Amino acid sequence: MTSAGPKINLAAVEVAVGAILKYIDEDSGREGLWRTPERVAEMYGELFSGVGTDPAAEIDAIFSDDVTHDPVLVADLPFYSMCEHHLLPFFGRASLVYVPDRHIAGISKIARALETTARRLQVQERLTGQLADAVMFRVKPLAVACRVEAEHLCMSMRGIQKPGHRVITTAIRQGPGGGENGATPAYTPSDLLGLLNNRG
Ligand SMILES: Nc1nc2c(ncn2[C@@H]2O[C@H](COP(=O)(O)OP(=O)(O)OP(=O)(O)O)[C@@H](O)[C@H]2O)c(=O)[nH]1
Ligand SMILES: [Zn+2]
Repeated sequence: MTSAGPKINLAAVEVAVGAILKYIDEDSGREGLWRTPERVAEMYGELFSGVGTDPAAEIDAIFSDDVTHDPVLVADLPFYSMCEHHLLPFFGRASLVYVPDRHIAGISKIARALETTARRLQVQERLTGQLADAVMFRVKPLAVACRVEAEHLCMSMRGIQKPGHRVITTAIRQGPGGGENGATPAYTPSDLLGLLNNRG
């Protein structure tokens, strides 16, 4: 397991939040706001703890397995991320399915990779691709597919104001033909997408 500490200058963030408060509140000196810059900086340290961290590095428990060539599905992992356009959350669930070649991943490590890629300024498409890439790079499966379903608060509480909407993104990656040991992939990309769409 790797742990990510804050990679951002929290003291500078605190000063900047203090400045924003002065511009957005007519009584920014009131007691309720005294520690708000400090709280927000601390919160950003948590929300952006994945900055500068490679999601693939989180997948650090990989087990040899020559037998399993059937899909492994990790379904409905909850996540919270931050839209890089509006600094508002988008949140939902991510599911990932992969077809092992010679290795299987520690299941929790896939959730850790998701956490790392979510805890930064993001767009949903990139988050989806980064999770699939992390598994492809570290586990070297025959194929991997990822599905992310999320609501974006920038589309719910402002702007077009469509609360309850769902944005669904997918990413599919295939290993080099046949996999390391020459096994023929028995599952097509559309099979994997079918598993993701019909999970549970
Ligand atoms: N593709 C993609 N777009 C996103 C994501 N998060 C937010 N956006 C979009 O980024 C776009 C930014 O558009 P702009 O016109 O620059 O910003 P805006 O005027 O605030 O746009 P509105 O949200 O339409 O009011 C919007 O269409 C958002 O919905 C994401 O994860 N992926
Ligand atoms: Zn947004």
